[in-house]
Amino acid sequence: MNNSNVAILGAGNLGIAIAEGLVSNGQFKPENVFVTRRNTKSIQFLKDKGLQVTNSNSEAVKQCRWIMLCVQPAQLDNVLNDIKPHLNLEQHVLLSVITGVTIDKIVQSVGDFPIVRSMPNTAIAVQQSMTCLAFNDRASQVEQEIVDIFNCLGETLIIEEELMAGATALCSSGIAFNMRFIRAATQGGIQLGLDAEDAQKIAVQVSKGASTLLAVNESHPEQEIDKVTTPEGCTIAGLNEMEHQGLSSAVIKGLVTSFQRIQILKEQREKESA
Ligand SMILES: NC(=O)C1=CN([C@@H]2O[C@H](COP(=O)(O)OP(=O)(O)OC[C@H]3O[C@@H](n4cnc5c(N)ncnc54)[C@H](OP(=O)(O)O)[C@@H]3O)[C@@H](O)[C@H]2O)C=CC1
Ligand SMILES: O=C(O)[C@@H]1CCC=N1
Repeated sequence: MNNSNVAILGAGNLGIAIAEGLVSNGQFKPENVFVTRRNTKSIQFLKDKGLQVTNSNSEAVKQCRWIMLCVQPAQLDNVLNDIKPHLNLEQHVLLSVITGVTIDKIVQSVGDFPIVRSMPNTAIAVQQSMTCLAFNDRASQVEQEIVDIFNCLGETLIIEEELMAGATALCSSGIAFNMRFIRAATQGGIQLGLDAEDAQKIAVQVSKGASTLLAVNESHPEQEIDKVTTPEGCTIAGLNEMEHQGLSSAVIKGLVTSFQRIQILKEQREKESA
């Protein structure tokens, strides 16, 4: 076992994004990153980049200190059963990205290990994730190490575990919500005469610019909006029409629905496993 090794159990959409993020910023050497899934053919490209690819969760766990659980919620019990006999307290720290699965639930399955709930998003592949973190008591000794890892992959925020469902909707699903806004803006731009490629280029840079203004100026969105809305001008006309059509309301309702869905799925799974 090497203290620098990390295992990503379940290299699907998010697991691959995490693996790519860890390697491409130089934080982990490719050979220190172990990725697993049952169908390893589809992650052959990671092997070509020098990562360790295997379909054996237990083999990966034996080699690694950091164990990232990246399977879908319904697949978690199988993975925990696979790895439980190979876990030991001196060696392993578990990090779960799994939606709606509490630290307590993982402790019930494998015992009282250092466990971190982490909620990143797919922008982790390009070191632009927002990652929300919650730690159990045993994981408090490794808190700084974990924060350092995720800080290299974007921004981090430590939150109460109870807030994880809200954070999932805002931070992880949020990538998809933002993408849909960019796509809609692109389609609008095309209707106004720009070609598709130019329209998307503009929409992407505008989103980046808006985010950067808020991050750099630490300002409120309405302060920045006031600077754009010339009296009687085109911006306020467009903005008010978007609000008449329910823009803010649609976003808030979407986030609440996403949050409620997390609760529903969690309750269903708990009923099934009771
Ligand atoms: N996608 C996202 O943006 C985010 C996802 N999450 C959470 O991350 C988790 C993964 O999501 P996502 O990446 O989208 O899901 P995917 O289905 O894309 O990835 C899950 C992967 O796990 C693999 N897998 C399933 N069973 C096993 C097993 N027994 N051993 C090893 N690997 C296995 C699957 O591959 P195979 O079938 O080949 O084994 C699959 O590639 C979920 O719990 C989700 O809630 C959290 C935040 C953001
Ligand atoms: O949609 C989902 O359930 C997962 C969790 C957050 C992002 N994707």
